Amino acid sequence: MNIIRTVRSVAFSSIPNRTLSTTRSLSTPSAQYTAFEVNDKTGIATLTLNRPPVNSLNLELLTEMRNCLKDAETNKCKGLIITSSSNSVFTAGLDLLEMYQPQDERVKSFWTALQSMWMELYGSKIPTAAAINGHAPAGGCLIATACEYRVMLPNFTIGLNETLIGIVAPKWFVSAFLNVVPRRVAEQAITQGKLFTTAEAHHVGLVDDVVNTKEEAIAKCEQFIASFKNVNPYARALTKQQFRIKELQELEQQREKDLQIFLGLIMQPSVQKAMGIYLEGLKKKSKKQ
Ligand SMILES: CCCCCCCCCCC/C=C/C(=O)SCCNC(=O)CCNC(=O)[C@H](O)C(C)(C)COP(=O)(O)OP(=O)(O)OC[C@H]1O[C@@H](n2cnc3c(N)ncnc32)[C@H](O)[C@@H]1OP(=O)(O)O
Repeated sequence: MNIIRTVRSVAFSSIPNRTLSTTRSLSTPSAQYTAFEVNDKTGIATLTLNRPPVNSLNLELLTEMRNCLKDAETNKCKGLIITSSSNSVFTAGLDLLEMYQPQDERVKSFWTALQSMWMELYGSKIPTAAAINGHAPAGGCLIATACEYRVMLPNFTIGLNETLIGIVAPKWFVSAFLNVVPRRVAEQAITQGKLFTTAEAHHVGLVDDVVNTKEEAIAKCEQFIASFKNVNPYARALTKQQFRIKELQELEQQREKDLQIFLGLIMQPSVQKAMGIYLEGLKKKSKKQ
């Protein structure tokens, strides 16, 4: 696998136009699981999730993601694309090992980091797009639906499958999903824990476009971001905020309560048991392959 390096605090306005290399990526010692590059010409940032084998979202990855999102906004990037370094998984969602038999302080930090990352992404002032180049269950779907645009490669799956694991998708997971699919479809799918195939997701509007390669997916995201080129960024950001402020304020005001509800649910013996069985199933399947 290519070693992907990470850029931090690169002011887009300070990046000179270069003809040979069009992306800038510098390394910082603290970034382990993400690559963050800014295209010099377009000003678009790409955040690549890079935590093999399945980009499961642990505390460190979530923290890095949030830092990259903040950097993209601070540096006035023209937009942000999220994708994965894997050929088959966008992200497998939350790292189940963070929630299974967890340590008290770590699991609190983990959930708090998820809340922060989501608020940063959902409330980002700049255009956001997901190039979904692999499976995107649960937390993967959460990231995709927090973006303004989604394009997906064929023959993968996406959805909120929490009920199949014996856990519950919190309200803010559901509200972002509801932004993109009709209520009836959402209720049925989320209660069933349905994972949509790419074709099904496109049919119900969970993804906007389907393309065959990662390169095409990135190009589609770039087109989406470029569609705002004649729009005042400040007016755009305020307009976007009007659509999203309710969910953001709700979570902001209820962060502690949301954390306590999360802890209360996952610490239930029956939930721990169900998670253990699910993890065991994943491991057995992985050994067979
Ligand atoms: C009233 C309101 C109350 C609200 C209270 C809140 C309650 C809690 C809410 C929690 C919300 C949860 C969100 C989530 O995101 S949970 C995670 C859901 N994810 C999944 O179900 C996906 C599971 N993974 C898969 O299906 C496959 O791995 C996948 C299709 C993604 C890829 O398949 P592939 O064949 O490529 O890879 P393997 O299955 O062989 O996996 C390789 C190894 O990775 C391990 N793995 C996979 N997924 C996870 C994961 N999510 N977390 C941790 N580990 C994972 C897998 O076990 C393999 O490990 P080994 O190599 O060690 O065997």
